[in-house]
Amino acid sequence: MFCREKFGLIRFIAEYPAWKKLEQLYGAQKSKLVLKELFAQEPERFNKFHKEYTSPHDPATTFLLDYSKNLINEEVLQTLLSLAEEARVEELRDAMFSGKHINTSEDRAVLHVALRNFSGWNNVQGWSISEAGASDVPKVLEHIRTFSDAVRSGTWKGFTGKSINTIVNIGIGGSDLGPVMVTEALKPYSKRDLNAHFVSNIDGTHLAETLRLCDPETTLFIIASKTFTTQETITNAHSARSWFLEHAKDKAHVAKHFVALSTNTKEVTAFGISEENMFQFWDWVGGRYSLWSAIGLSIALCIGYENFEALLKGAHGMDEHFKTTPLKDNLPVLLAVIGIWYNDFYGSQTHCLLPYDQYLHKFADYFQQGDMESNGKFITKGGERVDYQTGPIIWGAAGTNGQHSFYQLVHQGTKLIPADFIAPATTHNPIQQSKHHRILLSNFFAQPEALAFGKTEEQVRKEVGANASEALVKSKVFEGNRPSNSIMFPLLTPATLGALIALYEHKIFVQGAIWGINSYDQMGVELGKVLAKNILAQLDKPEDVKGHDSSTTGVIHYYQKYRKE
Ligand SMILES: O=P(O)(O)OC[C@H]1O[C@@H](O)[C@@H](O)[C@@H](O)[C@@H]1O
Repeated sequence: MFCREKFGLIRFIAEYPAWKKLEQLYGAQKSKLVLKELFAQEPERFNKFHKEYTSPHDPATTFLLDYSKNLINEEVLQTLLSLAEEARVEELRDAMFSGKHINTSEDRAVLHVALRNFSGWNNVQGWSISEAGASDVPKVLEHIRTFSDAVRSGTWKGFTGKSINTIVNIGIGGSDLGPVMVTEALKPYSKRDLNAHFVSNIDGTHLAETLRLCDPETTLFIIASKTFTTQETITNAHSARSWFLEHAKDKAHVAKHFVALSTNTKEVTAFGISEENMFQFWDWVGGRYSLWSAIGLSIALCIGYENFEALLKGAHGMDEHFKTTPLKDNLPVLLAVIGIWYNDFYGSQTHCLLPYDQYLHKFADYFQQGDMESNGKFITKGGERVDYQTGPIIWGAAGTNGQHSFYQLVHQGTKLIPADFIAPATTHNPIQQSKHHRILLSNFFAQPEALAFGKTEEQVRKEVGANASEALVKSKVFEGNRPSNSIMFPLLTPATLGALIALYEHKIFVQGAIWGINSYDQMGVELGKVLAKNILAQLDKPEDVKGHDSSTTGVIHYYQKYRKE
């Protein structure tokens, strides 16, 4: 079993010399870390604090990371990088890549990187992986290829001999959010005559409204669940099967219309899906890191296997970058340590993801799970209660919509909200000779500038004239000094998206490693599940409602007044 102590790591973060130094730097330099002044002192600051990434495998997979609009100077950044070094991020990273059981509470390896390791399936960067199933990754990819080709080409037929024109992925959490986000992001690559729906919520409305759009003769249901025991997914799957059988009548037809993506062969076959219609993955693939596995079947169906593979290869390039690049040039590491600076020293509670690309409108939702389920933890791997902040609240929306809703608070609110602005230089939809895209990008460039440099009282006075009230003048001031990263790439392709997702995955890894927490379990989702199960059994009669506080009892009793079958 891997444990933090084995690596000689200290138990309390404040014992790291770099942490102590960062506290001092924050105290001594905070007032000097003013973006307007930093850029004035050093007009070429961009040159110092930006990087261009190019995939080691494909020169077309490239992006710019500009981190110059952060409240850092060289000394702060150097100390943040020393923190990563002292926390032995590189050793922990190598432990992950080599299949060590870094998910200590569940005693599991964390090997989503092995799912996209086109450089050698049993071997990630020279580390040999013996974990069960790792050598089967190509077999499952081949299964995904043949099946998605058959469905897309129309050779896979439904029970009346018609081809499939609709797929419904039934899954939740990691078995939903990745496929939803990626199929939305890569819509330009999708087969437009194949409708894709995603049902996640146990709320019957989700399934009912989706089934209204489906024809049982031409619909394929993909039951996506790592454990195949998740209440929402299994309930939705059973209801979908009942709906299907109302039309198809014969249970034998289920084989043509239901496939499963799971690690649990026993439960899948008990549901009535044969092993040949099951796409396998393994317990070393975390749910929120599983879109690269069989969970990505709906992605391959929508965009075709070749594009799915390009997505994986894009991620693999970023894995290599993360694995081999020195900390100071390592993009996930840079994003991670700068995030720690705000989270742990400035006291920022949140981090905002702002893609200026409609296709990425689910990006923030996806990383809400990716980041918050990974790093939303108050216990270290060693079992101590942390006395520092861990994972930030992740939120965001696609630009420019956010500008017309919550940006007011980002610009003039009382909270410091670090943000990542993300945009493609060119669009898949260059309507009006890319006029829309130029307007979109002008906003993508303007917002970080406005956040960083603001507008002074003096500037406001000049604009509003001498007769304006003091209150009006003050309300128009933008203090500025609000930090952001900008990420820009030529076009949103499968490979670029793969690289971007892996960038954030590894950022999350690095932050978790520094905070000393286990980023790969999710104990915090369990308590509610257990209580709900208990309450479900008490819902029929008021006299059954027992063992709760008066608030919970009162609300359940209110429900029972209106309850209907
Ligand atoms: O894929 P299954 O097993 O249905 O899990 C779906 C989701 O369940 C939740 O409770 C979380 O634990 C997620 O990490 C997971 O992705």
